[in-house]
Amino acid sequence: MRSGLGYDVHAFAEGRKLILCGVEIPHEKGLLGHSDADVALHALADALLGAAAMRDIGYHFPDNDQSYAGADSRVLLRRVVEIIGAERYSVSNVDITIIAQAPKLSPCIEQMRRNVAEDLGVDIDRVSVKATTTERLGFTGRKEGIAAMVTALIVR
Ligand SMILES: Nc1ccn([C@@H]2O[C@H](COP(=O)(O)O)[C@@H](O)[C@H]2O)c(=O)n1
Ligand SMILES: C[C@@]1(CO)OP(=O)(O)OP(=O)(O)OC[C@H]1O
Repeated sequence: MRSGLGYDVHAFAEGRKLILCGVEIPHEKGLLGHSDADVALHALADALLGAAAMRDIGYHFPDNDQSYAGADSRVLLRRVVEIIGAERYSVSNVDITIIAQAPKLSPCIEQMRRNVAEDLGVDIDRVSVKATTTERLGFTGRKEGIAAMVTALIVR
């Protein structure tokens, strides 16, 4: 059994969609990125790769590669599951924390869990998705962006 930790941040920008764990969330701004900027799935991908000691998301999907421009991060996550699967690792459980002052994410949490469970190929009870504000403190508190932190356990 091996554990991994992932962390990612993306800035808010006008004219972008807000996509978290594959759910498009109505909001006045979205997140900026080379891909769809799904900060939660990027942190999850890094946690899985970290657990397997197989580098990170930017190593496998470089942000100067045009083939990933606007990429659906669910496709990247599924690819990460294949990458660690090639080393005979499978996912035991994941715990995702999304750090956002706004919007309110609780109505979307169950759909996020369903998406992640489907992409990881695990039962939904192995997927936790949580949200927290930072009580208006720091860059997340000023609504400049969203951060995500993920722990993952993988088994061989
Ligand atoms: N973007 C967010 C942030 C938080 N929540 C939910 O609100 C609860 C209270 O937030 P605190 O920052 O005061 O811990 C939190 O436990 C979440 O359930 C949310 O839905 N969306
Ligand atoms: C996902 C990738 C690839 O499109 O780009 P971004 O969407 O910019 O995301 P980031 O978390 O900065 O890094 C990983 C990438 O290389």
